[in-house]
Amino acid sequence: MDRPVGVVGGGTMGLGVAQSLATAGHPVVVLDPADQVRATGSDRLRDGLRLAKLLGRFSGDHAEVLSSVRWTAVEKDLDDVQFVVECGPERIPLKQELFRMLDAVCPPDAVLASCTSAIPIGLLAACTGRPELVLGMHFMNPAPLKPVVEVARTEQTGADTLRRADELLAGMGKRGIVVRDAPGFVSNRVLMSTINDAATVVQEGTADPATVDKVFEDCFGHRMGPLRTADLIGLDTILDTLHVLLETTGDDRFTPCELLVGMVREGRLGKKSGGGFFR
Ligand SMILES: NC(=O)c1ccc[n+]([C@@H]2O[C@H](COP(=O)([O-])OP(=O)(O)OC[C@H]3O[C@@H](n4cnc5c(N)ncnc54)[C@H](O)[C@@H]3O)[C@@H](O)[C@H]2O)c1
Repeated sequence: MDRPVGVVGGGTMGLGVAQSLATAGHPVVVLDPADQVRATGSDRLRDGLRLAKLLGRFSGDHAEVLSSVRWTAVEKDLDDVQFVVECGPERIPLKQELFRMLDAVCPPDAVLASCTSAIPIGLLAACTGRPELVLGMHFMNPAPLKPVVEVARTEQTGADTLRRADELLAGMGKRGIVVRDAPGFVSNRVLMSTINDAATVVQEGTADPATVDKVFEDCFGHRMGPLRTADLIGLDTILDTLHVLLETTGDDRFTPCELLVGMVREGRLGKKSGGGFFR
C-alpha cells in the first residue's frame, strides 16, 4: 500500500479532496482540530459518496472508501505522508503556521500543496525549508465533481514536484492548469471582484440576487451566476479571500461590500448554513 496522503482541514474543500483521494485508492489522513468536523466526517463523506454514485461518478464500495480515511487532531499522524493538500481557513498567518508545522512533521520528501483561493504560495513556501516541494493546488468546489485544478507554481517549485502533483491529479481523474504564483492566481483574481461587484449591485438596489444571476446565466450563458457561486463557495470564505486580495494587492476593488460583511456577521454563509443570497 502506498504512503498516505494528508489533508489539512476537513471542511467544504478538505472533505471533497479527501473523497477524491480515497476513491482513487489512497489511504488518507485528515487533520482537523474541530471535534464537530471530525465527528461528522464519516457521515459527510458517506453523503458525498452517495451523491457521486447517483451522478454515475463512483461505482466502488462505500465501506472500503470510508475505512481508508482516518480523521485525527494529532499533527504527528502526518509523519509518514507522501503528499499533503492543505485546506485550512483562508487566513495568511494561520496557513503560514500550518506550513511551519507541516515542514516540521512531514517526511522531508513530502510535497506540501495548498488549496488556498488567493494567498500567494510564495508566502507559504517561505515558511518551510523545502520551497521546491511547495505548490498551489486550487481544487474547485465540489472537488469530487470538478475535473480541473488550478495549479500555481512559484519560481522555486521543482519540475519533479509538478510531475508528482500531475500524477496525483491524474489518479483522481483530474488535470491541472498551471499558472504562475500571484494573489488569487487567475480564477479568484477575476471571480472575487465579480462577486463583490455583484453583491454591491444588490446592495445598491439595481437588481435582486435572482435577477443579477439571471443576467449572467441567460445573457452570457454562464452555468451559474456570481451570487449562486458565492453561496456555494461560502460567504465567510469569500470575505476572507477578499481580505487576502486587498492585503496582498493593495487594490481597493477588493474592499468587501457592506452587504457581504453584514451577511457573514449574521451567519448567512450560503449553502453551508442553509441560506445566503438564496435559500
Ligand atoms: N469553499 C470553496 O468553494 C473553495 C474553493 C477552492 C478553494 N477554497 C479554499 O480552500 C480552503 C478551505 O476552504 P473551505 O471552504 O473548505 O473552508 P471551511 O471553513 O469549510 O473549512 C476549513 C476547515 O479548516 C479547519 N481548521 C481550522 N483551523 C485549523 C487548523 N489549525 N488545522 C487544521 N484545520 C483547521 C476547520 O475546522 C474547518 O473544518 C481555503 O483556503 C479556501 O479559500 C475554497
